[in-house]
Amino acid sequence: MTASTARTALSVNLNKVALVRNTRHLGIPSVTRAATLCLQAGADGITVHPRPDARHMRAQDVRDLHDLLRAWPQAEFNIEGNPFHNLMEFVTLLRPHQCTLVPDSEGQFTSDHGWNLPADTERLRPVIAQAKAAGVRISLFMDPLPEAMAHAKAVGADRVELYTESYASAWGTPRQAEVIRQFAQAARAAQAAGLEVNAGHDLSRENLADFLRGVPGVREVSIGHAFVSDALELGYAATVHAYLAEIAKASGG
Ligand SMILES: CC(=O)[C@@H](O)[C@H](O)COP(=O)(O)O
Ligand SMILES: NCC(=O)COP(=O)(O)O
Repeated sequence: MTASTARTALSVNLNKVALVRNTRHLGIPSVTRAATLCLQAGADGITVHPRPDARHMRAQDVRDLHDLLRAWPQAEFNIEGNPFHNLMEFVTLLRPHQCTLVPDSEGQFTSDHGWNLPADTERLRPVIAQAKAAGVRISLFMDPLPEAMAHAKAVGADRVELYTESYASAWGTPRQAEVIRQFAQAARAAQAAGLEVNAGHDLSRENLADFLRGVPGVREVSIGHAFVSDALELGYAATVHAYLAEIAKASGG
């Protein structure tokens, strides 16, 4: 399965596997073993977010996963992070398929907002140009604001990743329909501007299919926290199968 396939790609974020591993000096659970099992089960890619405080993914993990993914030519490696912290070292050294630029502060609890466009345009322009020159696809982590999408295109992004926490927290409540309309509008604005659309944050086996039904044309979802939580119960392979089944369900499969 390649990134050009029509169905939404599943990129498994393995941050939380590293988080558990880091509580001992034993190397278990292994992030490369987790990646191998997920890819063998049909995941389309692996996502990591090596934060500056290395609370979960460490630089060596990113290098190890990069090496591992060479044996999986159809799988995509997505590295997330702030280009004004540690991300650009990985861009220039490893040239992953995709980098998702996220405006997190150092030590931030978890990502909680997208870029502020057009205000952030001038500082983003050179780092995006540098990544593109290295052949790396750039996705900008964005709140679902239709009016910001043309600015994301203008600054050189290839994709936007819609920050889905507000959808996840509205899912199953009376606000769900209104919030999904907001995401659909943002996605349409991005697509009209010539961008492809990814999505992520707090997506889960429960809320994924409704999101994809409501927001057509999503190229990739990156899912970590809920995925790893499910994998603790089901195992990696069954969890990949379960998420792929939700993706298929959303497209009528
Ligand atoms: C950009 C994004 O939404 C995810 O990468 C999220 O930030 C996961 O990071 P943590 O696993 O550190 O919460
Ligand atoms: N880009 C979002 C991501 O990789 C995973 O976010 P989450 O599923 O851990 O919330």
